[in-house]
Amino acid sequence: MDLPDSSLLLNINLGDGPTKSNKQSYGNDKKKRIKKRKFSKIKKFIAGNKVSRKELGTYDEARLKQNTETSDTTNRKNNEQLTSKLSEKVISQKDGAPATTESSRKAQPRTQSKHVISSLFNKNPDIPSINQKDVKRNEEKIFSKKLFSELPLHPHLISTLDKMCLAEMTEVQQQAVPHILQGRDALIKSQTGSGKTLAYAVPLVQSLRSKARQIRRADGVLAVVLVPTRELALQSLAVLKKLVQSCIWIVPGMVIGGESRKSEKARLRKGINILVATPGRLLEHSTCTNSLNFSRLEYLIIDEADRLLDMGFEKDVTKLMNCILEQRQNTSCVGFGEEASRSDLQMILLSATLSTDVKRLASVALTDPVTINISDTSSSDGSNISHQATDSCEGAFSLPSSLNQYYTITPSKLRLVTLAAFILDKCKHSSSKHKVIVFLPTQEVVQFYYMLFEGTINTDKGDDSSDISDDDEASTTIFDIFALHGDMEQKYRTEVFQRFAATESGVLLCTDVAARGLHLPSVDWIVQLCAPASTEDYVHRVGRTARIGVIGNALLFLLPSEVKYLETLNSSKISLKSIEMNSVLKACLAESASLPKKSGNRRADRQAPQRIQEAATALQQSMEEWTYNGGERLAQAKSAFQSFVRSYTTYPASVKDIFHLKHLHLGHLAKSFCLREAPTAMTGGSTSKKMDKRKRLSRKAYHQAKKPRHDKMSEFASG
Ligand SMILES: Nc1ncnc2c1ncn2[C@@H]1O[C@H](COP(=O)(O)OP(=O)(O)OP(=O)(O)O)[C@@H](O)[C@H]1O
Repeated sequence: MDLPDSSLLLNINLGDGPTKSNKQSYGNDKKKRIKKRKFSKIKKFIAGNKVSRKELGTYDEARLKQNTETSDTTNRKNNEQLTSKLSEKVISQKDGAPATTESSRKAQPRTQSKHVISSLFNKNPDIPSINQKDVKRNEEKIFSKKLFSELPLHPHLISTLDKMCLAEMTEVQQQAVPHILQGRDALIKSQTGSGKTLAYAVPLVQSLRSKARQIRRADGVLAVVLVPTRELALQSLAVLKKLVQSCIWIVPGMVIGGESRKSEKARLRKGINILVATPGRLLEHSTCTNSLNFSRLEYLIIDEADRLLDMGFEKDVTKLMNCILEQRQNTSCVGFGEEASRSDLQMILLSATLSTDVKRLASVALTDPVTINISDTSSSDGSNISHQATDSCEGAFSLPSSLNQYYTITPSKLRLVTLAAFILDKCKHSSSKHKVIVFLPTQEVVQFYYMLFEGTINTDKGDDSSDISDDDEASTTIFDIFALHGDMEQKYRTEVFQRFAATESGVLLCTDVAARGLHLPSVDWIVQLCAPASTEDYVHRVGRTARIGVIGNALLFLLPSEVKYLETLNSSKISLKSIEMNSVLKACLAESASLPKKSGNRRADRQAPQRIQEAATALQQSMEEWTYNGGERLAQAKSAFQSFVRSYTTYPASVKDIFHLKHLHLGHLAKSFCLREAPTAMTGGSTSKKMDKRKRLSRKAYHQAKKPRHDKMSEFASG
């Protein structure tokens, strides 16, 4: 595993250290010595040297004794926790878990100590109290009360819109379509799910169908729609295909990463008039495919413009734009009776979050543009474009008023089981149907959680099943779970996207590859297991629900050390309400009650856990057993853990103080990956090799070479 720099390692907070008030009572030397001894054990632990449970036990008992001598309330609370920890050792024994008491541990061979199951509910950091500011959120109107039929559109196009059940325009459509029909460049910002696709697609199709001479395939590419992800390309193409139903001579098509270049070339040779593309693949074709040229290009639409001008895409987009402008200048091409010139190219930039980069591009690339910002009361002309963009693009964001936003503070150890409980609650034990998208930080985490949930919480083995850890073949699934990330083969990506869009209920585990632009009908919950890198990303992730006025919910998981992130959101006029972790964990009770009971089996025979903590512990244990009972599973869990830690180092500087590796307790974090200890301690050999290699590199060179960027981690790779 790639380790963080050693200074960080030494600072890693194990989370169960004394609380602030407790610290004050640790005034005397004896207490300091105990504390020092604890941290030296922690250092040893992280460095891969196992600290014996006996030693840790001694520390707990000593601390309990210390606390008994003091009388303040915090210490009383700590005493309760410690007492409960000692008693829980006995509970876990009763439950048939590997023995954890001192005497039994002594009797165990050394290898078995690896399988000690630590308590989920002890030694967690305190959950801080939070004073959320009451912020007035930016609100945008969705519908405009104006009809498409009031616009100068061809009657056939209006009847096509009717067939799509689209009669009333949304606010952004009502404001944007007339300007685009007049040929104006436009910079468009409106909240997620407000109908921006049709805001450019309707005037585009209308303009193309009303050409003096009917368009032919041989005319080649007249419009390019650039989007950041393959799924968004599929979705945008589907909308365009519906719109051209009444003018079938206009041919829309697509080039995206992951598809066969050869067949894309063949399609381009045949002729595509509206080309939807991801930047990387389009750039490739622009240099290698002779039949693709932009000499007749009239419309360039950049959807999710801020994402496309991000560091990850900036180069490709800039090269593409240069290529387009060059080809148009070099060819004195006749396009529908007029000579092509720069001013013929109508450009439209759209997003729910417009950044300063977009503003910069708009100021150099757009000619006399109109700025449409729905959160402002009115639209304005291009004369004050930079002023407008500054006011509205930085700071506050608009989110749908039908969106309910929540957070839950969950310690590392409990994060996985809380997520599992949430999914069980929504997809298994609820009488109503729910569709949930869970954003996870890396591809490896998506992959591991997908397999884990499929093998545990989504497995119904009937009454014959006594052990959920084996015998996967005999199981049936209870609800739909899907995984989507950038490292999947394109055919599976497309299949998952289409199946999840069509399903009535289920869960999609994904990376940020699904965060932008996708309209997945009926999604009513967005869960973020980790905070996103930026507020813009937050807005887009939660924007996958509560679309076009429908009610939706979003839940953000935060660690106790990350609560300051709520202030960051507050400063962008985003305010979240709290959901208690225990209220989510309650679903574990329903789950344990539903487990099959079978005579003669130790696990099934035991009484269904009544208390939430016991039920959650049972669920966690079942997931750990599953992980430890399969060849590849443990390796995948470790890989997910490692990728998570790496991704945690990639938060941008603006939030680095909140999401800093030094706040992560690796041992506790391991629980979120069903690991009974952090992989650093398990893979001492390879770790030390890596450390040696690191020593050979200067610290700066190491970071440059090894540290993945957050935008790369969110793998928006277009191919
Ligand atoms: N005038 C309308 N009336 C009813 N539904 C509409 C209308 N316009 C668009 N929609 C529907 O609203 C949904 C969201 O539209 P769209 O995907 O274009 O939103 P968006 O603003 O591009 O969102 P994002 O910022 O997330 O990309 C789509 O299913 C679309 O069919």
